[in-house]
Amino acid sequence: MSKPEGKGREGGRGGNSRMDCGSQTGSIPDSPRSSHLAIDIGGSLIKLVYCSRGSGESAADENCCSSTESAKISNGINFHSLRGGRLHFQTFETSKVADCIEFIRSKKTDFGGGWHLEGSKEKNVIKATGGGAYKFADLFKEQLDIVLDKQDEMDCLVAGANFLLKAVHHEAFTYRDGVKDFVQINDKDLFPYLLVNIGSGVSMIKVDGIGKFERVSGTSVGGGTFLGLGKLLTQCKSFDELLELSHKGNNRVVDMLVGDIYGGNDYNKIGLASTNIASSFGKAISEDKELHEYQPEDISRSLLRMISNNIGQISYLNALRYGLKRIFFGGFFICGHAYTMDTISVAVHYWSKGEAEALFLRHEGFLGALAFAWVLWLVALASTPKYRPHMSILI
Ligand SMILES: Nc1ncnc2c1ncn2[C@@H]1O[C@H](COP(=O)(O)OP(=O)(O)O)[C@@H](O)[C@H]1O
Ligand SMILES: CC(C)(COP(=O)(O)O)[C@@H](O)C(=O)NCCC(=O)O
Repeated sequence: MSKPEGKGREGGRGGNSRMDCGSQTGSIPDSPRSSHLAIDIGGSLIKLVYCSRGSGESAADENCCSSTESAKISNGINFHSLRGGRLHFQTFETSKVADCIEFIRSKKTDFGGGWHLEGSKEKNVIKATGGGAYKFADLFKEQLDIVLDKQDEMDCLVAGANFLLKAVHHEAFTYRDGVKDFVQINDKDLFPYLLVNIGSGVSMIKVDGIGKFERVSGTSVGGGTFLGLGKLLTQCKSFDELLELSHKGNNRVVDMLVGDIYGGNDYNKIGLASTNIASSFGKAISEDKELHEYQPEDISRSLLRMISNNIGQISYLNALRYGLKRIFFGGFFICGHAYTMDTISVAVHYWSKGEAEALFLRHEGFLGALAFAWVLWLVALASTPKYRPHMSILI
């Protein structure tokens, strides 16, 4: 599967700072009216989810996401009960929080009316998760007179994943050798599972039920590491640029293979083929080459593979630790990228000897923000009584 075309990149006031993962970024519609917003402010990206009222079936509504893929994503959710409203997704780089604030300011009158927090004196309150809900609380108050109603990040990740897996058709899929297979999860057979969120860093959470979970592990080698190291090593300026480079690269130029150590032979006794990577970036030890003598494409490819493989392996070890067969991967690092998903899948398959499998989520990067989706829907639907009967699916 190739990376979706980023038609959605042009939409919205936050367009300049938005991530360029076209599959996730929807443009901001002028119509229907927007209302009700939730925010997840992570180490790398700010994720906004907001709900607009209006017919989910109209052609105008279809245009609310300028990328085809985004439209499909929204439809996935729309399909389930929300015929009176629609969810929209928007991202900004966290380092450009000012753009996000400007965007919210530009929509503030549209968002009005649904922000009052029950039992609170404050008028403008939005649900917020991620570390930035703490870091930027004062900034939001000063600039927008908005109070961030802070919600725990792990609670939100799990709530978002459970919501998606229970309420959204065609949410989870396997990915092997370029083939995406949607898996319909039986509602009664969802738990337990391991949720691996690959954001700036990585959290691994054993989920036993609705609101029942434990963060069992994590690693600081995650999406931030890929982007940070990648920028340093290749001079790339953006995540998309780095991913693009990786398409054209050959990791074997940089990685030390088993065959490099064993004179072209396999190491059969411990099951290693000559083509297996023995040491990521290991070729750089012995070759008397400067950084600029390596192709950035090869470095990017090797880095992506190293990080994805490592996360796949640690995830499986944690699944093994708790006897979990299913591992769901989320977080914006994945970004629907074929090589990333393939590498993670292969790692899980390889280390589990085919016993466990990696599953990916279509709304991978929005788990935290989507924890509030049902709240957004309920608020939006409250003014649309004829849709109330559909709401039970969300609870
Ligand atoms: N446009 C982008 N800008 C920055 N990072 C991106 C972008 N698209 C994808 N990423 C990747 O996603 C990671 C952030 O994932 P995310 O789930 O949003 O985590 P966080 O909550 O820590 O921001 C980045 O570290 C990077 O690897
Ligand atoms: C601290 C975090 C929960 C923050 O979440 P993020 O913004 O990376 O999505 C995450 O970066 C993390 O789990 N890091 C790994 C820390 C560790 O377990 O060593």
